[in-house]
Amino acid sequence: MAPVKYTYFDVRGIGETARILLKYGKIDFEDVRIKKEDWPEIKPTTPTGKLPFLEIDDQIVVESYAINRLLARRVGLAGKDEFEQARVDAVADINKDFYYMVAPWFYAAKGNLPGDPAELKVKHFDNNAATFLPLFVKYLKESGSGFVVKSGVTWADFVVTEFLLSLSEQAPGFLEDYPELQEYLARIRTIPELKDYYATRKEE
Ligand SMILES: N[C@@H](CCC(=O)N[C@@H](CS)C(=O)NCC(=O)O)C(=O)O
Repeated sequence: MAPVKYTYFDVRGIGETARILLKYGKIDFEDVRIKKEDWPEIKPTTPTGKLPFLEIDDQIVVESYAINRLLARRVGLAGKDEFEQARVDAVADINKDFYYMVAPWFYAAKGNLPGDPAELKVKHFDNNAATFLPLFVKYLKESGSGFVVKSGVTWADFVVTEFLLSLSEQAPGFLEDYPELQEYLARIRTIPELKDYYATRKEE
């Protein structure tokens, strides 16, 4: 069987959760990181013209959430029963909604889209942060485990904390009123299987 190969851009972005899952599960893989300047040539050769995609067991898997779910099932981080799995999926989908709501500001702040970041922040970020962040806090409190479901860490925690981290780069201090989320970001880095990875990975 061909070795496992994971292809995404050379950033964390929506592709980082799969890398974290592969590291967590000690699955050997080739971490293919496409440079932005090489993308136009590579794009037509990819399964959907988008990244990421995963080559595993001689199969190709596309779409970040499909990849995350497959890897999470393999490494035991999909939730312990069907109701935990439903909550994991729900939290990941809530995070995706949050991402789409703030995207016009987020990408302007990063310099990837036009527009005045300060103006767009008021319109797209401040109100949505006030709606979505308390939801994450609610799930953390309800589970009592320090993660969004009772049995412990799952792939949803990686999706949420990766995005909170990316937001904190564009809006430093936005978690000031959310100590539970600050602790959540610190906690994820203490998971024994991932401590080394978080300490040494490329942070961009
Ligand atoms: N729904 C897809 C979105 C994939 C996607 O839009 N990927 C972006 C990078 S984050 C991409 O490939 N952009 C390059 C392009 O569209 O040409 C997923 O979650 O995998």
